[in-house]
Amino acid sequence: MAVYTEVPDEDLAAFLKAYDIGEAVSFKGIAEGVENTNYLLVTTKARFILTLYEKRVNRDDLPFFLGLLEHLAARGVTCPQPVAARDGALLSELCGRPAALVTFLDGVSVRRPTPRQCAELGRALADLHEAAKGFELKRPNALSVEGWRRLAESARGRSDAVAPGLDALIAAELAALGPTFEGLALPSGVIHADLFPNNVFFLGDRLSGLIDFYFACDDAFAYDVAICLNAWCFETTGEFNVTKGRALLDAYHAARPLSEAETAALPALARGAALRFMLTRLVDWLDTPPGALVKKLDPLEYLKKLRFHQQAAGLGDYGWRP
Ligand SMILES: Nc1ncnc2c1ncn2[C@@H]1O[C@H](COP(=O)(O)OP(=O)(O)O)[C@@H](O)[C@H]1O
Ligand SMILES: N[C@@H](CCOP(=O)(O)O)C(=O)O
Repeated sequence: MAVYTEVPDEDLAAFLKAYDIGEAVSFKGIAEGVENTNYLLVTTKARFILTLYEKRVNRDDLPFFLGLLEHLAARGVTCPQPVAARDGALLSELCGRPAALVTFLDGVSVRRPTPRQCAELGRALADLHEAAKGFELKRPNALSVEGWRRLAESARGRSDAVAPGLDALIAAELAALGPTFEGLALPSGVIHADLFPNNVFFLGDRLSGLIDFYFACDDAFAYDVAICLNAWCFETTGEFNVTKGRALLDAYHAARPLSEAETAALPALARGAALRFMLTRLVDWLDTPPGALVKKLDPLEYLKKLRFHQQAAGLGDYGWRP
């Protein structure tokens, strides 16, 4: 459930007066999603997504996110396009929240991606990295090592209740991975940073669009690849699927060749990416009050992935060679 803010009819009507998008035909809250409130708005002209940005999105970051969508769409990436109000503004306010309208994308997200779909994703990720080049705004990754340390601190003393020994494991991972990440100098630019299957639409096996750019930031391209390996190539039983991994990496590498340094760093990047998502899920798990209208994501799913990466001796364990 992600409708944190109910929008009364009269507020919607006043909001829509600023736009030239036709008359509202229907307006429904969207249950999926975690961070923001989303509504599907159908008007006499088209379908739109109305997003009200909730507390975890920093208002100062919104020009980066909305500008990035415009930049990418202008370069052929199928992603939502911000809709300007009559006065040209992309960002407005509704029910006391920053709010924006974006175009609706066709397609459905998949729960269990096939190798073919992993390959589509790999190519789309490389295209996204290339298309974002030249985007002039910057946004440091708030969920890199410093962010992990803050999350670990907030969970310290409480995480053993989720899995015995988790506090010590997190401390050891931060000690092992922190300096490695801080010492990496890999090709960087704008990354999506949350391109999970729920944020990618398909029509059959063909990728039809990418959404949810609200973690996008400047970081290493290969880190984005590692995030996707974790999100797309593990089975629900916890095993890494080398066929899916190979499909994703081959397709990415064909469109944007990974350098030797990026390839060598992939296992450590995947381990760091597993730690990052385990930590955000863990803190949400611990801090979300019982009965809150939001789906809590399992931190232990990412603990399993982290353990796989801890034991991997090298790229061979991922079944891939450039
Ligand atoms: N541009 C779009 N076109 C079609 N559906 C969208 C679009 N943006 C969001 N959605 C729908 O809304 C849901 C939640 O959006 P998302 O951006 O993932 O929210 P959150 O940032 O809160 O996690 C998606 O799973 C999808 O069903
Ligand atoms: N992908 C993250 C959670 C973020 O949710 P989203 O709906 O904004 O993609 C995770 O799986 O931990």
